[in-house]
Amino acid sequence: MPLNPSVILKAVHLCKTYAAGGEQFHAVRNVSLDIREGEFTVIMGDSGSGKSTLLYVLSGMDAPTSGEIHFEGERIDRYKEKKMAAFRSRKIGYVYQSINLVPDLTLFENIALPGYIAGLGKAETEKRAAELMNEMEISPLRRRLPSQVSGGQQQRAAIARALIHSPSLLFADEPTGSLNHEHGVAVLDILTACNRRGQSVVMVTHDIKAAARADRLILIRDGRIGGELHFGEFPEANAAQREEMIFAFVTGKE
Ligand SMILES: Nc1ncnc2c1ncn2[C@@H]1O[C@H](COP(=O)(O)OP(=O)(O)OP(=O)(O)O)[C@@H](O)[C@H]1O
Repeated sequence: MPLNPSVILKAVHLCKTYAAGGEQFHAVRNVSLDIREGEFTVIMGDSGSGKSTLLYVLSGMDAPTSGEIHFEGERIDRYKEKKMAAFRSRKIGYVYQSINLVPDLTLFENIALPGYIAGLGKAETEKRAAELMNEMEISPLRRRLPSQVSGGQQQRAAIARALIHSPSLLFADEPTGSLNHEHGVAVLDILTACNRRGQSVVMVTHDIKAAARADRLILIRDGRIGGELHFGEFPEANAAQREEMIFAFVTGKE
């Protein structure tokens, strides 16, 4: 399929149906969307509306039930498991809602691991891991296990892990959900900096202030796209006005 060159990820009529307890549940229903290079997209919606499922499917972590996913013009939803794993390890970064660091590895080892998997080599992986720990201000914690650091420090390590192979597309599922205000702002600053360096970011959030940093907001309702806001259409809006706009859009209240 010919693509507009600025589209990095294209989803066409995506559906994801779970089978649980003898019943089917349609978590993602006929979602079509484009993610453009260098764009910061946020996904909002009620709890259970299908945001995490959509992120899993878009990122290749889980297979859609039907529909197509194209990455840089190549159809990836038909990849076999091994090819998909190799694709993800090179192109995609993923910050999990539940952080998901490996409990028996130090922070440094957790961050370095995907670098080795992506084939960066030992010297490059260790250099990148040290740089990222420095950027995330967790260098003194390099030998600690995840259980020996705070939630905010774990989350920053999880972001460093997602960035080690310099993915062109970073997914983050409620990366500030479990953090206090200060740590949450620090994590958002890091994601914003990644985006300014050219990485495309797709972030699920419930936080209006976090959403106000994006270029574009996609609202998910019952597994479908319920609407979109493009902040580029409101260049004069300051942060407070954006937040008001998002509140009105998400809640349907003026
Ligand atoms: N493995 C699964 N098997 C069956 N149903 C599932 C499974 N995973 C998710 N669901 C259901 O799919 C729906 C969407 O879940 P999902 O986690 O994508 O929602 P969400 O919008 O990310 O929610 P939250 O904001 O609470 O994290 C929910 O009703 C959930 O119960």
